[in-house]
Amino acid sequence: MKFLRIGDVVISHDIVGADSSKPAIAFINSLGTDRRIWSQVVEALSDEFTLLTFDKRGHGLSDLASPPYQIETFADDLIALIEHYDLRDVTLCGLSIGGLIALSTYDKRPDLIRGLFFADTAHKIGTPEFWAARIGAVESGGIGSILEPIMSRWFTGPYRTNENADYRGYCNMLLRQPVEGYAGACAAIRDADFTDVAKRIAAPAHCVVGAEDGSTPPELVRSLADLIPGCGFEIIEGAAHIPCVETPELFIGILRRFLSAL
Ligand SMILES: O=C(O)CCC(=O)CC(=O)O
Repeated sequence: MKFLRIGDVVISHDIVGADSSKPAIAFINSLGTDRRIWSQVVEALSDEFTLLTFDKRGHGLSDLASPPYQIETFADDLIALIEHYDLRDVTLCGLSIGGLIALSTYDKRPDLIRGLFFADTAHKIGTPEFWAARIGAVESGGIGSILEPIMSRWFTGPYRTNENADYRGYCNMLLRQPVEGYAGACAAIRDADFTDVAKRIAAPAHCVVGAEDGSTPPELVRSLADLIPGCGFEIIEGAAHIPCVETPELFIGILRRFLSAL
């Protein structure tokens, strides 16, 4: 576990398998999660790749800083981490809001990027009304008030049982998320539209989505893939919004295939 001060904000992160001869991948989290969602992916890939994970400001062990945020600010944090570790030709793997951050990072610094792997995300997610309702719900009722509906979008029914210790752990992850950081990231998603950036991508790109994703459904993710020249698209059966947790083998298999073709 590592911490980097970027300006006056401390960002929690980790770099695993660091070796300049190995290709680098930076993983970018979804809303209300921290970098531990990548643990199975990192374990599988650390012999072959240099792997950067980090907690967005307002999430995990990173500083809250001053929400509401902008996607561009999260991208600046990621660029600072990439530069700090002198990573080159990085593949960005962004989940949901992490995909918006990947698009912004590419827009700012295409020279740093080798490939873009988008999971359960889009160029534009939700409507201003949707995000206003979500922000209002957490500000008035706390994170616990949205736990059940969110979990039903993150994970499939068979995964969401009290007997599944992993499921309970991910409920705890969301419940421990600070409201201010969560609402601040909702505002960033509300204000984001990366349609034009997606159309201009010149790097290899691939989109995946869980078949049962209720947050960014397959047809929405497909619309992102359709915007990006030459972008691949695959649906992961047996997963919802967070396939890197629920179906890690399938997720890792697709990511590996994408990386090996770069
Ligand atoms: O997961 C994200 O980063 C944003 C999309 C969303 O609405 C996820 C959720 O339902 O919590």
